[in-house]
Amino acid sequence: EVDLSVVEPYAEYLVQKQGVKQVFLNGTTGESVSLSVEERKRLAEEWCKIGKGRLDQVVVHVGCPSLKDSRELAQHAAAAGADGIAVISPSFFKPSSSTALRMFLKEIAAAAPCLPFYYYHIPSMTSVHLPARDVVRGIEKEIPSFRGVKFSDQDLLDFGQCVSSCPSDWSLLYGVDEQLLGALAMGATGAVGSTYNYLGRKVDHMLLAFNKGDLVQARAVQCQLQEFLSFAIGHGFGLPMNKQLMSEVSGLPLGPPRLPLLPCPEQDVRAVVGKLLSILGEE
Ligand SMILES: CC(=O)N[C@@H]([C@@H](O)[C@H](O)[C@H](O)CO)[C@@H](O)CC(=O)C(=O)O
Repeated sequence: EVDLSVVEPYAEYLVQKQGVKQVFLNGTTGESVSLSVEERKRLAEEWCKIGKGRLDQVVVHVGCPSLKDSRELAQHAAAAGADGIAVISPSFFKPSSSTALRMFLKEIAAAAPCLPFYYYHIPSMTSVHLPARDVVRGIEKEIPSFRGVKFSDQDLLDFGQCVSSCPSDWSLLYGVDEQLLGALAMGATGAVGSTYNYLGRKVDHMLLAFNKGDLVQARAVQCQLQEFLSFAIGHGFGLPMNKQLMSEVSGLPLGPPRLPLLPCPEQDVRAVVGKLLSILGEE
């Protein structure tokens, strides 16, 4: 069950311990597609409420298979005081073309026209492999509130073409944590990822080094993150393990994943926690 009582201490942990002040809510790590519309609304309300004066931004993912549910969540996010909304492609009935997907996104954006709108591109989960560049090129003419892409894919050719075709004030948020540095070089303006729940400070060092032009230092941090993730993947890394790591590092009871996902075996989690602590100890 969703436990709203951990939201405030978790937000405090993100700010104080991870230096994270921008939250992407009800996304993949937040298991949004396993939650009911009501649960997603309660979470959005709670995060927007406790975020006031504490967080810089709460962006709420409102994508659902049902267009009507998505519109309802978009309207709700606006009323709750969210700073932006994002939407993934529906994935059971898939859009047949980028035009069809744009029509879907447009309908949702129109339900909350005052909120910045982001397309959340995550083909590994949606199995919708339409190039993001085809979805976003010129989309601001149809969706005036469009402000960027959360790009969770390894295809840096597609990402680069999003960067080169988009207006300069859009946010291009990269979501494959193990290759963020490559995306920064290609023009990413920020990052959203599951591991930043416990590696936020670490990755801040990489961003700082990259912004100073210190590629040697930035690469050293990225390599540490790669070493950690490749070890974790060898032990079954995925949403359940990530959630267990979030609980371990924050010390807060974030609970098991919802069925059909199952928690990871304890011995794998212990091994990965050990690796994580060794990486963090190297700071
Ligand atoms: C498929 C997936 O879960 N991707 C993660 C990554 O952070 C991913 O866990 C990481 O790069 C390790 O592969 C994020 O892009 C997901 C995310 O940002 C979200 O929770 O919405």
